[in-house]
Amino acid sequence: MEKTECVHATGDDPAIEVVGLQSQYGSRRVLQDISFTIPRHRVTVIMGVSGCGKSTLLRHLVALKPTPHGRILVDGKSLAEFNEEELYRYRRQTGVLFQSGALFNSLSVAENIAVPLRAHTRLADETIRIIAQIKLHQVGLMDFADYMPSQLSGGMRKRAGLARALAMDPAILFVDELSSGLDPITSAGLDDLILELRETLRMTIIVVTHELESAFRIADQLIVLDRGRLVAAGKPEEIRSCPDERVAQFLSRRADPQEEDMQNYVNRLVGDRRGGKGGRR
Ligand SMILES: Nc1ncnc2c1ncn2[C@@H]1O[C@H](COP(=O)(O)OP(=O)(O)OP(=O)(O)O)[C@@H](O)[C@H]1O
Repeated sequence: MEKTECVHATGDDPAIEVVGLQSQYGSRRVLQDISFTIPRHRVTVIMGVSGCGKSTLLRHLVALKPTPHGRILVDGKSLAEFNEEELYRYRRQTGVLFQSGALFNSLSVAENIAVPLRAHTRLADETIRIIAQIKLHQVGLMDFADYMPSQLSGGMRKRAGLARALAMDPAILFVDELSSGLDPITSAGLDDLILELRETLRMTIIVVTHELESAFRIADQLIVLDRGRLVAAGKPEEIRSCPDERVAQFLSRRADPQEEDMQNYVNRLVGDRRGGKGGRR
């Protein structure tokens, strides 16, 4: 790992340990020598500018991308060595809220929550309906069971996605971009919800974000990535006082156009031409 003074061990009971992780797409390496620990019953926030590798790291953690270089240890055992049944159990005990919320638009909110319950359990319809109501209550959407996703605001869609991620009572919750694109009040409401889940359900929560305010509000531990490398890890106050120039630059939001990730730059250009997601608004 590149030398940095800002990697602090948590000292807590580790739920997941990442050791020397490298990742690439084809021949292009996007993560390099990443090592850190995710403590149990805490909120860990992975942050960094767009294109630094946050979502890729998340894909490894949820076992959607294999890890041929380095190790991810879950309760001390390497994810790469999990047999089919262990992998199935790991997936059952983890909930994932993807960036888009990933709701099925043709299903009502309650039916969306029922999807994992129908796929992984043999519960009766009435029980599934009650569980969906409980999950909606947990995320503050109890009156919206019969709404369609298109009838919900952005923040409500995130809450509905969260309710679905909670359907199977996961011990570990992964959230990709909790509040991106939401107004500050909606975003703060979601932050409070994450903290409530940690307190009431004692969940281990991993949030990927580039929203600084949200990151510092919810994190017990912050992981800062820069161009595929881990440049800092520690409690919010440890990150704030980190002297590393890359961390200071990220925290002060100074753009570094010379160093912008070339692939992202090209993606944005293509997006601009197509008037797509990457285009300027
Ligand atoms: N499926 C893919 N194939 C090839 N390259 C990819 C793929 N997904 C991501 N990348 C590249 O890997 C790098 C890291 O991307 P990643 O999505 O992990 O970053 P990120 O920090 O999550 O970005 P953002 O905040 O914009 O979502 C980027 O340069 C990106 O262009």
